[in-house]
Amino acid sequence: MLNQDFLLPDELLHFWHVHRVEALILAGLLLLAVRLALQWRSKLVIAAKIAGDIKTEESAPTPALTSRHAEEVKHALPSYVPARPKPGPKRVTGLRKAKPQNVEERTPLVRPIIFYYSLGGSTRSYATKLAALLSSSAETAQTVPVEVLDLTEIDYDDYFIATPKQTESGRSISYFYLLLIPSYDIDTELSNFLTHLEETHHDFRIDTAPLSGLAGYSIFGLGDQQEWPTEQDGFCSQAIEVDKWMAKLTGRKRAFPLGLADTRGSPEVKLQEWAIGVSSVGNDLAIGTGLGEGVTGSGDAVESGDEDDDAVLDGAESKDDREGDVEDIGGRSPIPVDFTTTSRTKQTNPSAPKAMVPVSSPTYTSLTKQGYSIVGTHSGVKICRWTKSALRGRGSCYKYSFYGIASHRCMEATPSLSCSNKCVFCWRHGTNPVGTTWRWQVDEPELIFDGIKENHYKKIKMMKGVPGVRAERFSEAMQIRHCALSLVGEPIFYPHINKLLAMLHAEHISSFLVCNAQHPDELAALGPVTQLYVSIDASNKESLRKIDRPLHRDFWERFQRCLDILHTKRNTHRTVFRLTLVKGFNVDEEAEGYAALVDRARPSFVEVKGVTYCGTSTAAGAGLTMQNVPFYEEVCAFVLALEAALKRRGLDYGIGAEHAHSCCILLADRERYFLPTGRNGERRWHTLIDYTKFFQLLENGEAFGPEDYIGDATPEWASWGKGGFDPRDERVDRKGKPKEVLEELPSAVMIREAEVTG
Ligand SMILES: Cc1cc2nc3c(=O)[nH]c(=O)nc-3n(C[C@H](O)[C@H](O)[C@H](O)COP(=O)(O)O)c2cc1C
Ligand code: SF4
Repeated sequence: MLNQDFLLPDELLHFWHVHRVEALILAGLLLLAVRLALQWRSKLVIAAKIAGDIKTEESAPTPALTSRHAEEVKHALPSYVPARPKPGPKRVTGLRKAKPQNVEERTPLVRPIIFYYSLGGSTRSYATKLAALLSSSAETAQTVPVEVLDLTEIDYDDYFIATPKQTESGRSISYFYLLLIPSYDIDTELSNFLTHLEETHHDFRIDTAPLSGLAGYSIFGLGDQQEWPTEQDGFCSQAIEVDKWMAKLTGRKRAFPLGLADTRGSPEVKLQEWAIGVSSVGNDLAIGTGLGEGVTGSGDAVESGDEDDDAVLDGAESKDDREGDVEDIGGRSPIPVDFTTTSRTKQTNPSAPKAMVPVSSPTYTSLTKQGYSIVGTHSGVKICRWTKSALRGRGSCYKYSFYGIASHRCMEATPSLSCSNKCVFCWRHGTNPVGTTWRWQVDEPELIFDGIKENHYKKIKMMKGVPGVRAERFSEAMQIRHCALSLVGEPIFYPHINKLLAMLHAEHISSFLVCNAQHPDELAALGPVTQLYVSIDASNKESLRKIDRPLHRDFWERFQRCLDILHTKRNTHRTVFRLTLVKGFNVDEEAEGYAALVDRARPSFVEVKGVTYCGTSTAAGAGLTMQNVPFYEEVCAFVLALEAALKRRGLDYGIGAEHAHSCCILLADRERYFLPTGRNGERRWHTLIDYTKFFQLLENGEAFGPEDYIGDATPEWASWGKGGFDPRDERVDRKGKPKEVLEELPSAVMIREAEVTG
């Protein structure tokens, strides 16, 4: 039985012995066929991926694979089951096809939408005009077509809860909202729109900035200034409100300042100016340069205070209150240490002149931190506190009240950061270079001129989204009209100062130059200047040594020579004495002494200003405290004493204007500047300058004197006893809150307004 049972295996064994060679060859061939088939399939998968026919590895077989090749594999290997992908990280084989993407594709297309509301129809027609203006503007070529939407015909949810999402030719669209908003003190559909914006902002279910996806927004308001004269009275109140809510909803994406126009004035002109600004911003957005130089709009129209915005502009140390004072204190920037000699820059040629302020020097770092832009190797420019204030309609500097300088069109600069004094009240933190002679490399005036303008405009552009900036002032600010060469340092020190002045004048930019009465030769050689200042910090030698700490040994002789030179220039230049009063240093008992100096130089004007305490160690080291800052009434008392002292000498100077806010009073030569006005011949002060006339005279090439470009009468509000604040501007306190307007208070009882606010 057992044998029977094992018969079959025996036969099989026999069969194996007889045919094993053939069997082994057959098995080998079978295995080879399987292997070849597998390899062939894998090549097909890779090829299909490269061709983009397969989206993922797992999705095989793709239509390409299920076609002929896959069928062949299937038939060759009936038992083949595609291996399941192993768990774990996916293995990428082959090449991924690179997605073609250029910058243009990444930058969204910018499409303006003009929204408007109109009860009477005029705003509708302005909206159409604006669309035409934007469409025809070359700058908006990249941002057409422009859509115009009536707020009453849209669903607010489509545009004002979230940003509409659209694409065009594969590129996403980013919208630039432009809203033309009239105001009505009655209930209209516009009130509903405002309620919608407010509720959206307060709705806890909605993002804090649901419209942050917009490229930007800007509002243009239309109102009636005859019926609603000021913003407080309700002029353009609803446009202002829309602007406020849009700032919140967009997360501060105000791309261009709020424009306001009086429909009884020339609204079309205002609209046109605003359209120019808006289209230029639209162009910036379209090419991807965003809302200016890295500043996100501006913030909330109400909550964002001055200080925050200033911090954005000025960098780490935003003490721009001082800016007016730098210039006020007088462009004499005395520093104890000459940092240029401690520069870490390697000098390859020790005999070659060095840069005055090398990029790697502590001076450079310190100045740029304070918001200065250094131009070339020895010049600087900084946007003045008053420029920012004027852009927002919050008041201009005293030079506006005295001489008609539009602060928002004024550039404050210096071609020499170095100085030859070390005044006790200088707030330059002891970091500026000093020297008695120019021993540095000299930059070409063209480089300085272009550099200061470029940097000034850059800073102005950064203001475009700041709350409260007025559109028309912003547009005006983009054309500099005045230059105060008095920032820090000694401008007259620069060897090509006359060329630089000529460049300013050629572009019809007026020049106010402040020098420190230590460089008589340079002063004598000075060409035309719109207004020439000399700082007079003391009335006698000892006092001057104490307060100015001059580097020149013969400082008093230099000082006196400068006075004589000024006297010789009194018929060719509009000359000014700049007195900075420091209580305990140069005020008490000095009126007589100052009168003697005025007698010697006979300037057109004497500007008297209380010093501003800056709290630096330099000041503290010199024993300066807040006690040295005179109250405004003390400045007034000094000016009256000086006026009397001048009278005793037979010099007829009178108080031509005041600016209590800056603690500054102007004495003027009565014979030259107290002139008959109008038909009745009544005399009034004429301290303003006719700038157009000044440039005409210059261009005529004939000799002229200061009397030839005297401007209109000094405004009533700037006259003695009126405070000097333009009533058309809005007075605000340091937090930006409206201030009570001072009614005609006698100057002597005005409280110290200026304090540290310049
Ligand atoms: C009923 C009414 C109320 C108005 N209220 C104000 C107002 O409070 N503040 C303002 O500045 N203008 C006000 N205006 C002036 C309008 O805002 C201005 O005339 C505007 O251009 C009207 O635009 P529309 O013609 O598109 O309606 C008012 C006008 C009307 C008819
Ligand atoms: S004159 Fe110009 S730079 Fe000087 S404080 Fe006025 S605005 Fe500023």
